[in-house]
Amino acid sequence: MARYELVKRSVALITLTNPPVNSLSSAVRHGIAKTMDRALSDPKVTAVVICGENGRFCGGADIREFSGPMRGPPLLPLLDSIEAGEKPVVAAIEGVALGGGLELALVCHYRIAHSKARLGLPEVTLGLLPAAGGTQRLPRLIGIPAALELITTGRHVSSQEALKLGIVDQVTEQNVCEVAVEFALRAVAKPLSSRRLSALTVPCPPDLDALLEAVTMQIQKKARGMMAPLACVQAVRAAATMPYSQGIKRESELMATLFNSGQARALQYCFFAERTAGKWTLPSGAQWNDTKPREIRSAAVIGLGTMGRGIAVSLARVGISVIAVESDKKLMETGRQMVIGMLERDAKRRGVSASLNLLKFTLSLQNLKDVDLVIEAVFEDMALKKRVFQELSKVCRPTTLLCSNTSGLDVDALAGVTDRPQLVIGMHFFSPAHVMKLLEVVCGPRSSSETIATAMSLGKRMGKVSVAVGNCPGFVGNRMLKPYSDQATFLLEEGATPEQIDKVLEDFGFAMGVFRMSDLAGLDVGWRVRKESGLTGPDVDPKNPPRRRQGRKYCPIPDMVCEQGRFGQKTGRGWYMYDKPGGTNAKPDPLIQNLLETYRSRYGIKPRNITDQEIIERCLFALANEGFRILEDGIAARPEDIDVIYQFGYGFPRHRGGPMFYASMVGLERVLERLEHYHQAHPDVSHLEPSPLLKKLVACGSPPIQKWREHIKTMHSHL
Ligand SMILES: C/C=C(\C)C(=O)SCCNC(=O)CCNC(=O)[C@H](O)C(C)(C)COP(=O)(O)OP(=O)(O)OC[C@H]1O[C@@H](n2cnc3c(N)ncnc32)[C@H](O)[C@@H]1OP(=O)(O)O
Repeated sequence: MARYELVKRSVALITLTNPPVNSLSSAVRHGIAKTMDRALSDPKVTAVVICGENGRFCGGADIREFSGPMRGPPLLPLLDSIEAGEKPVVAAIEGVALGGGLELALVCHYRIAHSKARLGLPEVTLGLLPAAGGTQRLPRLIGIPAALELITTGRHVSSQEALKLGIVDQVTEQNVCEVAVEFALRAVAKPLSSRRLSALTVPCPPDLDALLEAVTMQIQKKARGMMAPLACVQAVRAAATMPYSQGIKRESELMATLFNSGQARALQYCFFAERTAGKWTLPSGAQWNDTKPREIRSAAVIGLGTMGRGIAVSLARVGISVIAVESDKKLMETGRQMVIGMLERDAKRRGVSASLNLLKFTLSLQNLKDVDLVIEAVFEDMALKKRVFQELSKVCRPTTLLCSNTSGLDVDALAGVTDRPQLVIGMHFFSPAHVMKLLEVVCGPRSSSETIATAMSLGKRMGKVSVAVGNCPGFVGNRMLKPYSDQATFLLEEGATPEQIDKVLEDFGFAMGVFRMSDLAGLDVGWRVRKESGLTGPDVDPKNPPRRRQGRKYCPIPDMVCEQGRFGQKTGRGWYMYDKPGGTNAKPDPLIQNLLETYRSRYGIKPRNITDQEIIERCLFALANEGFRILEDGIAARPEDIDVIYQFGYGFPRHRGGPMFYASMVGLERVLERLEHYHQAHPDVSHLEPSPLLKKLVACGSPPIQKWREHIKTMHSHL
């Protein structure tokens, strides 16, 4: 796990060998301890170089080991002993030096980085802090403000930025190990005392308290409810105000509170869930690692509304040439200007030149005959989409992939109107598509494995977290949203207010509560869908009992809000009122309060006091309950996929893991018991009826989330 060689007759070269990222597993720590002892005790050795195999220095502690008992030499004393050694040690950093990997580099007396390397202390993103001395050494090296920013955000820096900050001593484009060996030979005669970071004093800014206060406030705003960034601030404060020996004790105490927290477990689960999500398997046996995706060089986007524009930008900025199609000249010109502006701003932000030459705009589908792939992003209307797919089928060459950015319509029905159903797939982007990281890749029953592999790989190329899902109304994300938002509106009937429900959900950690979110998205979209499905509007039979539709409980309050022309932020009125159309500052509206009171008295509903607990349980347990049904139906392959969709597409707080992980943390037995309780109180709300899978898991002793799959029948798989 750590290879030892003697090079240039006097330099010990220690290579970490733990693919793929040379993480500091117990075996690697053991290997470092052994090889360092050997180097320090061999009189022939005058200096040491530490590097990593396969072009990666070190990706930090082995995160998988966090869930088991601690084995092997602990990292902190091991690192302290490297720094204290009497022979110069040089870190040769290639690829990445992250977390414990950077902490290892910080105890080396010198650091040489390859020009393409990235460095950082991302522990905070795992609910932890850099507890192998990182919070104490980095401030001594680069000062409090810069260290605070890197440690509280977990941001990776390029080697050029690391050089500017003073984290590394030299950046090279050559073989970093060879450069480091030469460097080490030159360092032999030099004193080491000033190179031991733990012995340095911290350059402390005069306005330390104000700085720490400002960063704390920023964290409370941006990372609502997260413990780790605040603990990082406290650890850096210790570096600024205490000697190293005390600071390191404080670092360990803070780490101990974080390490066993539910937040750390959730964030570490998210790390692996995100990586698991790309690994799809079909019932046929075809899977992600044995299916070659097609190469996509050119694409077309149909429709230049909000979604189409974002998709065009996402494609062009990764070097794919794009033909964008609109139905009339005015819309095309508006779309052109918007796309160019978005691409230019994006390029400016990234410090690259905008790839405007990759864009073409047209009014005719006839110009699409040679593209490799088409993404349709027209209005969410099945008849319109079918017409587009029929036309594409005639125009495009037979090998062109046809994708739909539908948010919930039947992808197989679209495939059915084409001459190539195996090349049809859903690519459900989230708005705004050039910003949001989630992509649901909706596999129809006839989508070929090559088509799936191509859509997944294109998503990855566009920087998206892509999740393969099955085809059903609403797919995973929007299907689950319905029970969640239904519960919120039922709670309005019973006595809650939009601002009360939103506050509870935002305190839980959601970026936005359900009503604020629907004001942002626009209330008219759902209204139109409900009208088309016969749930509201003139087609509803007047003999239909009030507050019931299609045999189920139905809450017409959202329709009543829309009937008043309140479509959300864009109209300046929705569940809240705003200063102006397009305004974002939501204020409670007495008219909504009035509407709710009138509604309740019309139907004889006596408003009751609704607790925060009931809001959380009804909204979130109904959400997870639908997730269990989705797993049962084979629409998602794993609970991790659902959780990734909810984090990246719906603002579910990452430090809670996602709806399925949250349910597992609350305890499946408790979730079942509460759902049974609420279903008894609302027998006509089917979403509150516990799903068979939830019951089965509880009956099997509530296994950990990673084992749920073993209890899911695979015969239903839609993937
Ligand atoms: C206290 C805490 C201390 C001291 C710590 O050090 S905590 C760990 C801090 N380090 C990190 O947070 C880095 C995590 N890793 C990454 O950010 C990335 O993996 C990477 C930038 C190092 C490489 O990215 P990429 O090339 O895209 O590869 P993947 O992310 O797909 O990773 C490849 C596989 O390696 C597994 N992996 C990565 N890092 C670790 C790790 N630190 N411990 C255990 N396993 C790790 C990752 O899960 C992938 O596994 P598979 O999916 O292939 O099974």
